[in-house]
Amino acid sequence: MNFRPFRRISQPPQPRVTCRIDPLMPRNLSHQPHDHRSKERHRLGRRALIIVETQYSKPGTKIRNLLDAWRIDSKVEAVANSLPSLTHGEKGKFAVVFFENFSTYLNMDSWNRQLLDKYCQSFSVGIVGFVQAKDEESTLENIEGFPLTVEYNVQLVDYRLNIYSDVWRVTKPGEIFEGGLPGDTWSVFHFNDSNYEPLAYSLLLSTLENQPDYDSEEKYRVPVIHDRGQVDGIQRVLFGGSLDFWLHHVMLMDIISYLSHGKLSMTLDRYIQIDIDDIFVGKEGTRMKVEDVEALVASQKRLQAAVDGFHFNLGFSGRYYLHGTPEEDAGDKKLLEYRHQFWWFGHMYRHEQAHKLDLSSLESTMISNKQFAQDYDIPVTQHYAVAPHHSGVYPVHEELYQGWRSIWDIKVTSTEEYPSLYPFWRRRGFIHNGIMVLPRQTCGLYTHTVFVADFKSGLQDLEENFKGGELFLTILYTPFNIFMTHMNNYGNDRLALYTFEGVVKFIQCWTNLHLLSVPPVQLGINYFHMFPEEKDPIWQNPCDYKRHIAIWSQNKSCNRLPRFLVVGPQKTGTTALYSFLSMHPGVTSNVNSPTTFEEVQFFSSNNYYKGLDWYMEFFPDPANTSATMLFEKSATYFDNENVPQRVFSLIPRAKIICILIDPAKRAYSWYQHMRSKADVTALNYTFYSIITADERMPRHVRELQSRCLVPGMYAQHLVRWLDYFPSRQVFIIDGEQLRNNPIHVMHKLQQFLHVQPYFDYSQHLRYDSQKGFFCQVLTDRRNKCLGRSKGRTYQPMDEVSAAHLRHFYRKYNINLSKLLNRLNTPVPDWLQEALSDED
Ligand SMILES: Nc1ncnc2c1ncn2[C@@H]1O[C@H](COP(=O)(O)OS(=O)(=O)O)[C@@H](OP(=O)(O)O)[C@H]1O
Repeated sequence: MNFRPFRRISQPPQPRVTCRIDPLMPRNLSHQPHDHRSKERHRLGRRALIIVETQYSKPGTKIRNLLDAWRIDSKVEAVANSLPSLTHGEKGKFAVVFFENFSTYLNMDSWNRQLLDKYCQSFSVGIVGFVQAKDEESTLENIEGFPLTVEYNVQLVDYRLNIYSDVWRVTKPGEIFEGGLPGDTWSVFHFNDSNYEPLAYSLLLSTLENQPDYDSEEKYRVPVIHDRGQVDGIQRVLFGGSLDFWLHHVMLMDIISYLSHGKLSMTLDRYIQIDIDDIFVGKEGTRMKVEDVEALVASQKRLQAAVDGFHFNLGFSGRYYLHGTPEEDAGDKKLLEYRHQFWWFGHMYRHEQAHKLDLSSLESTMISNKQFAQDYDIPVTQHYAVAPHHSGVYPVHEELYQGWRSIWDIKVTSTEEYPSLYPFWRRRGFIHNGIMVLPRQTCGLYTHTVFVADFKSGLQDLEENFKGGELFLTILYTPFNIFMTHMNNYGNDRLALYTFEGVVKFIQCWTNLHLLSVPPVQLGINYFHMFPEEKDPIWQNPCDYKRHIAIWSQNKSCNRLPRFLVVGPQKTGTTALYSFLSMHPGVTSNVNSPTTFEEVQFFSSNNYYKGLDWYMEFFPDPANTSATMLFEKSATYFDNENVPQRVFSLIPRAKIICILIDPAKRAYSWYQHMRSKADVTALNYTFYSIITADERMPRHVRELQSRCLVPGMYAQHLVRWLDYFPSRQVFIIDGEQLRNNPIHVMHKLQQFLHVQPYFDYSQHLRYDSQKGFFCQVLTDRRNKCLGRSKGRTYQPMDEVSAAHLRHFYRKYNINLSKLLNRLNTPVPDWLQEALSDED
């Protein structure tokens, strides 16, 4: 057996974190975090502007990543371009502006510089700049236009914060970072003006080496400075060092909060949950013994002093209870003796991967585990579960969710895989089938990290992980932390206890973060209260990620997804196009839905919450059909705000087809459609009264008005599609041409789709004089036309309504013609006519 029981020579390591209180700090000075919200009303968006040298440069990417982690939207603009528009009506779009290289700001052309400065002054928006190193040897340089001198290329030691600054919120000043600072290319600032306030002080390494007189003031340098805006009304913070230094991340969080008047502040609460996934699963030699269990209980007590309400959360696979050496079995029994001290959750009885099991096998393993819990009186009361290997949680294996609900009444779970494992700061939550799925984090420990020596290059790396390293930054960035650990991390060298006690102490030394734990269901409720926009999942194609295929059901195929979509809008001839496409031997549509017939309406309705399996059931497995190209048409997709993003996430290479007719005609056809469906409002109100309804009209009339008119604002919907899909994947059909010359349209469409074999529609479509439309040729004399609901007969639109709509749609039509020109798409005759009309 491959284990090393004698590897541990001494006792497990104890974390050696002690706060180094700055001796220069006056006693009794308050550490209270500052609240940056201001009484003044600043009309600013929750967004940041990052000006970079190139789209790929690293400092800008780092800034964007950390904003991403804090869910702050950012716009990245390369220097060469002009500034993006900064305002939206009365509102400033950006609450803070970053320059990854401050000299970019200094060298901006005067027009852009004035524009930006004016924006910052009027909206009281601050600037953060990073002063980059110079290639030359150490130099001094005056900053043009500022009473400020920069000294480049200095080496610094020891770093302390200005305890008097109002900027600190997360950062707890009064601690010293001792020793050399990362990187040897720091810049420091010299000034003699009360407008500038140092945010940090460091010592010059060179002067220290020459004269070891620590107290002399000349040795202090200022690597981060706050320009308080007294000169030109713009507050700026300049960093002389990069984000390679972990403390700059903490400081930056506060600086963003301060400069944005609290608009971009983040809560100080950090929830901590530590799951021990496999408390009974581990090879002999790696399992917990009695003294490890005692250490776990003692550590939990210490952690509870720092983390309100903390409990280790123990997952169990009952089958593996008492599967170690006699000493380790005694450890298992000890754990159960202490069972009421911990939280517990069911894993899987045999630690099976959920995605490999059907519902009945899943239920049976869950029942066995539940029986085990009952036999040993384990208090499993948290409605929380984790799937072994994250399998079946995301991508979703529906049977896992069903089993969890029916057997365990699970309400919350967690995974690292949504939307993907990396980058860790972009992991998010969602709710599916009544179960809240929360993002999970790794702490750097895995099943194989049993001994200190197994962790990278040993104790120092382990320590770095929490002393400003990845684990520390994870907690800094993430308000809700659910950490995955394993039983092996608590036996032998007990690396998990070392790591978590270490990080908690370190956080206490350097930050004002409030660490706390709440039971998992409450955690889920709090999570979606803070991030309600995450409740809706965004489904992706499991085959786009190797890790996802591996934990998705083996008998599912990603090929059961459409290669192109006809997205609408409604009443433009989408059914005719659907029927023409269905005639093509190389193309297969979805099967009919019992409720919405040929339209699946997955991306635009609550069907989306039914999940991917539900959607794929509408399509044949391509292995069982000769047609290669699957497609779907749902006319409700075109103008729905959520749909382009949802479609792009799932089928980013899909082609998108839409049909446009005169929007006024479309609106009228839609009104007639609603009347024929016996819509009470459409029956009781004339077309004119609906399209002209103002706020004095009843709500249901206004709602019908919006459903009638909004889809016809074509350009704004198209732009949303083009935000996600490249224009080469989008095909726009002139609906009048489809109606009058479908053979030509189908020829062009086949070329666009590259569909095989070529289908000669001139042999299969012909004009039916009775129907007044083109129909499918069945025999020499018989045609198959669309039903009575397509190509209805109704009174022509009255002239007053037509005039009103001509006026109403004019600006939208102008935008459409500009967009079509930009896309190199011919402008349809009806659009040319509409625009040639005098208004
Ligand atoms: N070949 C053929 N046969 C029948 N109808 C045709 C055809 N080509 C285009 N049209 C026009 O399509 C209009 C219905 O559009 P949709 O199919 O998109 O409507 S729906 O949104 O699916 O309800 C329908 O609108 P109405 O005339 O108002 O019924 C037709 O004008």
